[in-house]
Amino acid sequence: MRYIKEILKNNKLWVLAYIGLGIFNAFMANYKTDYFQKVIDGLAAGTLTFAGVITYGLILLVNYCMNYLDNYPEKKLEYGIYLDFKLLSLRKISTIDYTEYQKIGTGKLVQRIENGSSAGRNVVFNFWLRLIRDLLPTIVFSVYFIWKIDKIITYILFVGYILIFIITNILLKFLYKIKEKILNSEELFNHFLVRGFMEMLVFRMSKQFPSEIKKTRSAKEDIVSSKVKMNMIHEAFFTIFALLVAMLDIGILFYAWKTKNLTVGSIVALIALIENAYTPIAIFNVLYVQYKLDKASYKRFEEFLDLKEDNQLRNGDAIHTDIGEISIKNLSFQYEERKIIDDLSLFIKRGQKIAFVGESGSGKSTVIKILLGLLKYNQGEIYLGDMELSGICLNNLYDRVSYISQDVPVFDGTIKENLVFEKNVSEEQMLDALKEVQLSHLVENLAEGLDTEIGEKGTCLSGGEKQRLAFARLWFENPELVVLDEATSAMDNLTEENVMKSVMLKMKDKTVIAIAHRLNSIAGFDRIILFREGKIVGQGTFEELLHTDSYFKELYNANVQ
Ligand SMILES: Nc1ncnc2c1ncn2[C@@H]1O[C@H](COP(=O)(O)OP(=O)(O)OP(=O)(O)O)[C@@H](O)[C@H]1O
Repeated sequence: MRYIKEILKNNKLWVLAYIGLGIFNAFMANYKTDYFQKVIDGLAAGTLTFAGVITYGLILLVNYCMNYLDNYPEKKLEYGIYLDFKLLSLRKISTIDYTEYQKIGTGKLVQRIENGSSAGRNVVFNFWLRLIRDLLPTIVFSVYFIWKIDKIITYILFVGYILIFIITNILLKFLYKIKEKILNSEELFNHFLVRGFMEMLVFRMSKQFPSEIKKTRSAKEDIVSSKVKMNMIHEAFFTIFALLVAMLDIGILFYAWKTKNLTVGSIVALIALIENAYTPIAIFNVLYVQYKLDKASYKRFEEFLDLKEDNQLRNGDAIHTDIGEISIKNLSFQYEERKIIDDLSLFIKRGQKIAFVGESGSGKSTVIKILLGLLKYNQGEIYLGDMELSGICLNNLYDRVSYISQDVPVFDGTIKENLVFEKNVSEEQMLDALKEVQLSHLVENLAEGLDTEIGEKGTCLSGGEKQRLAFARLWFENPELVVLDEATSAMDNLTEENVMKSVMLKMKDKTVIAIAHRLNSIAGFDRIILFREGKIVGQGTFEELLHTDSYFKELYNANVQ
């Protein structure tokens, strides 16, 4: 409920206006019907005056005008609340704990956010706000006006209410089960859909698309049949209510005929007021059922919003030292039961160029992620300058670190955005930076130049071009530590050599840590650290290791073959 409260608080004024207008309109709707009774009875008795007709006209005018005005806060809140929930999810991703983030599947998450945002909107807007501003006032005012006309009919009305609640609760039990099934099937459906879109080549080349489509179709069948079932149960509510109201209408006619107690105006008003009294109950029941079902979707969304945060992002000490000097002492790390880093110690001097080398899965990226504060360690110590990493505010750290990741290091945006994000930089400077990473030709040949969109995951660029674009960012940052996680893996040898030469010159005073599988690219580094099964098993310069370390020689020979 904390997120709902937050969204309501952010829209406080519109919420109050919407509730106020709703209560006023509910009163006017019933007052209009009550006044209509007086007009008809006045007409029958010959006592109707000109002023009475004009007053009735004015009541109608105010009623319709206010109903029209009601649309403004209604739509503002309806659309706004839905999108506010979606915004919450982006805010969540910006602060989520990295290990939690690793567990999230994009397809399922997108569906969960979609379902959760519309469910959250329904809970707030379609249920609570409608109940407070619309249904409850309409029921209260119509019951009041019915009570004024005839008390016995009011008692019968209440018996009807109880009957409806009993029926609703029986039907709800069926609906819960169906809704749970729909949510699971929808998440599954989206999971297949998104992985098909994102990994098109994997599925095409392995000829798995027919089986993927079959599984997606089966999820679709489940969703459709469950949704149809749910809709039929929902519609049954309205049919039951319509029958009940019809029975009451007949009852009133029968009662009026038998007792001769009611005037024509009263009969007309009663029939309209009963409609007013029951329609909100009918709507309430449907909304209540929907509310309960929406809460199930919303709960899943809230589970995502409640995932662990990385509190270190905003909290911790501000950095007062150069972080280029790094000291790791007896560091261990494990994923659940599995030890990945085992009692690792390492000292890096400021300005040194260090390469992490070792077989796949030996823990190189894990150490990098720990150094960047993404993964949290609880054994050992890491000092950046004289500050312990676990006490540092990470947003402060990220001002001093440049990181090029192993996965696609670019995002869906223009070349310019990928280069400088939102910084104000002249075109000339950007072109110069692109030249340094051998990318000038790319921009020169594009009609839109720096404003060219590179597509999701940079699909319009080659693997090596994406990496070079990420490298060019370094020309607009002023880091004390540069971390490169297999950042040149997709480049050809010659391009890699030239780009690394440029980068090393630019970063000559900075500490650089690079993970590399292609050993030639790090031949000029100050020190190479050899990783095996989460431990450091050797270190030295390229030449030293080549002559003294059999594991390094093995890696090197495999490289040059
Ligand atoms: N989220 C995770 N949950 C569990 N285990 C993980 C997770 N991420 C990585 N691992 C495991 O941790 C080990 C070390 O992975 P890491 O990415 O550090 O290796 P690496 O040396 O960088 O490998 P590569 O050179 O292939 O990138 C691997 O065995 C990997 O399976």
